[in-house]
Amino acid sequence: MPLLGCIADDFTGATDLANTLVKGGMTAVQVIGVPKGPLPDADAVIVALKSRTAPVAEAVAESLAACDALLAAGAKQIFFKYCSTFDSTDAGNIGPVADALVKRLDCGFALANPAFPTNGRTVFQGHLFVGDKLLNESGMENHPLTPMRDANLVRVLGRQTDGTVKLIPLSVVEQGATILRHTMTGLKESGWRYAIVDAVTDAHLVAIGEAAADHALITGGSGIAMGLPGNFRAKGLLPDRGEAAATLPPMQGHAAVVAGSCSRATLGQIGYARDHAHTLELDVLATPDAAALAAQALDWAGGKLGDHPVVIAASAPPEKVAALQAKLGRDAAGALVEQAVATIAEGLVARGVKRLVVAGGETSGAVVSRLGVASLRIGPEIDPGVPWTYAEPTGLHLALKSGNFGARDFFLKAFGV
Ligand SMILES: Nc1ncnc2c1ncn2[C@@H]1O[C@H](COP(=O)(O)OP(=O)(O)O)[C@@H](O)[C@H]1O
Ligand SMILES: O=C(O)[C@H](O)C(=O)COP(=O)(O)O
Repeated sequence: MPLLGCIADDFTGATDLANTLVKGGMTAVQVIGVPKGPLPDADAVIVALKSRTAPVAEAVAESLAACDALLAAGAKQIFFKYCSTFDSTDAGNIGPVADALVKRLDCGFALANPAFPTNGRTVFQGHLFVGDKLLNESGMENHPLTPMRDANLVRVLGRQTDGTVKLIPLSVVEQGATILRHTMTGLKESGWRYAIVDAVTDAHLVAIGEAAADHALITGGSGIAMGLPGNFRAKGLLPDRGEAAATLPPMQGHAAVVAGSCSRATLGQIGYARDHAHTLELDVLATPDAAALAAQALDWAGGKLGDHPVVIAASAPPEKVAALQAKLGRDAAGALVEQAVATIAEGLVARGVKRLVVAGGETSGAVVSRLGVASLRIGPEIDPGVPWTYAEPTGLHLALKSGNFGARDFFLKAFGV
């Protein structure tokens, strides 16, 4: 029976959250899509949806179905996981999904915090920073699907919900869990629906998590989950397991990387790979056809597959992304590339690839769905927020890398080369 039931709006974010919970001593399993049957036996079950950029009604319906399945399995707390850079359009989906969950859980209030200081995501005076840049100057303003052009999260969430959004500033967070708990209770009793809570260190996140121990719903990035395992231990519900990362089966088979993320970190990792591995960068603008792109890539990969990873990227800098979107439209351009990368991944697996890194959240959704993966066991962390996972019964080891996570040498480091 899961203690914590999680609903993630993309697949990389789901593994990111699962990684945090496992490092905190919870066993965790990631389930792909709205659960149809019994849930796996784990302290935390993370339902990975591809809802971040789906139509609002679809995102809400899938999230509610996931919530109902988690509650039916006995989950004592629900966690709605979205991006550490609050990836969303002004139409949604963070606000509408959170509103629907607040209503379904009849809890009236939820905190919202995307901070992940280890990866440079901090919130101060309600403004989201990536490193030393405001969100809208970090490169996320150029995201192909969810360009983030406002760093003020009170304003951003306020545009997405019919509820009210209040800031809990760092001056309150610094006073610790007890004051925080009373502050949030006061806001709820005063009719506020959400609080964007400042956090610039892990200690802040742990205190916020402790203060929310009895909240029916918590919303945020993986960082705000850091304190949750301790809550369950304090209640005597979670034995002390140390870090509960699953020991995954030994890795075998050919190694490959497929990339659909256009985030700055991924573009840098592709640049590093050019000098250290067989790397193919597809020109999607020249060949705006998913099947043709996949054929190009699989012909190229032919005799190159082995222990050293090959890297196949559809990713492009903002101006090239904009050109394809002008030609096809934003959604069609995104879908075309996601399908091309999914077909490439499917072809690589058919050619003996059993160790696969996928760069990009939406991209991972397309790939994992195409490979028919139903659930993922969470293994050891490669870089902050990115663990290896194991997809039974396919025998695949997968690392679903958030676009902006990972060191510059991540594509080689993941395979120990
Ligand atoms: N060359 C390109 N032109 C237009 N869109 C692209 C291109 N390459 C990738 N994309 C799309 O950009 C989006 C990247 O989103 P995602 O995979 O979630 O990456 P991230 O993790 O960086 O957010 C996907 O929809 C992908 O298909
Ligand atoms: O950044 C995060 O919190 C998550 O890892 C995530 O949601 C990343 O999404 P992306 O689409 O892979 O950037």
